[in-house]
Amino acid sequence: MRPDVHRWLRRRTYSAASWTAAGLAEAKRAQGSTVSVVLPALDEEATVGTIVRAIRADLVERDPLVDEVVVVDSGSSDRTAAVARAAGARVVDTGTVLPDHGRVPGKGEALWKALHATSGDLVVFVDADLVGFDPQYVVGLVGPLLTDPGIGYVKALYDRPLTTTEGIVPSGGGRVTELLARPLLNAFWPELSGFVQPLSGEYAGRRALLERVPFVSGYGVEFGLLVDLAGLAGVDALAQVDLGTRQHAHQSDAALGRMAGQILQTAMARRPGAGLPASELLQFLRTADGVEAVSWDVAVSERPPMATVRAAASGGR
Ligand SMILES: O=c1ccn([C@@H]2O[C@H](COP(=O)(O)OP(=O)(O)O[C@H]3O[C@H](CO)[C@@H](O)[C@H](O)[C@H]3O)[C@@H](O)[C@H]2O)c(=O)[nH]1
Ligand SMILES: O=C(O)[C@H](O)COP(=O)(O)O
Repeated sequence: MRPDVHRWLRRRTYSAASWTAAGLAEAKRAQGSTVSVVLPALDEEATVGTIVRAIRADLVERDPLVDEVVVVDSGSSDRTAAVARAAGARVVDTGTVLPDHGRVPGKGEALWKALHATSGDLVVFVDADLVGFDPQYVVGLVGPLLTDPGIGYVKALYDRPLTTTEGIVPSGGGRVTELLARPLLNAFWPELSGFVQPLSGEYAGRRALLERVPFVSGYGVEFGLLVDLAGLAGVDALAQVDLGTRQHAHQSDAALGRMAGQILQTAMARRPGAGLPASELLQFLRTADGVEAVSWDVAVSERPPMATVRAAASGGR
């Protein structure tokens, strides 16, 4: 493993259990800062209400850590907006924000417009399709930001079970992460290879930083933010926090193929220079103490066309 990645992993990987909502609410009050939680949602009536209610009960009413909970409705055709409103969220329709800029489909657009429609100094993004959501996710994500001024952006890490018709596969989730995003990141941005879940949809950042980078539309947004924020603020300003386990609604393989296509577009638009990709691939295993990085060499050899081998063997005869 690269020494810089090893150092970053030890220095910038946290556990959500390190903080309490009450402790962070006090730190936030002392700093005079504010926190917005944003849930991007497209047809999430089944889960959005439970998540909003949990955040409001624990982090608005019990411990005042969160100042606003906003659901950004990105064109739902179900009762997402009504359910979110009934649970106590402010609901913003992407079509009504910055109308002069038109409306681009996808998740990244919802996040970009949410940045305009909210005011917190810290902005926390949480997917609206989570099952078994725990408000401690939000506590963990803002923990590093409220306790270390050197940190500007925090991504979630967690185990990702895959729920199938045959049952739950404990580490089967995150298919686009494992098959595309991680290999891409390791090859072209190896300094970011310590991120256990580079595509996690739960993350928090300082508004002052988030407003200085572009937001890619669709599912390129997480990959773009990671690369662009590292470029802007440096890898040491980025951190990750262990939230335990996260379950969500899975998309079909075909839909994940389209997601992968958008991430590839995002990565290629940012690819540094034309140098050869790095050949080390870091993957992660859950251990009793947290997560352990395992390093693989994925270098390949290019064997020459057989015709040239035959020609050489026959001495050109
Ligand atoms: O046009 C859209 C599509 C999705 N969403 C919402 O965005 C969240 C995440 O979308 P989802 O389709 O559940 O993504 P995943 O299959 O979970 O994809 C993972 O990988 C993506 C690519 O990095 C991330 O955007 C996701 O947050 C991450 O969970 C959910 O609340 C959706 O309702 C929108 O608001 N608008
Ligand atoms: O983050 C990912 O890799 C994709 O969202 C796919 O996740 P899943 O395999 O858990 O559905």
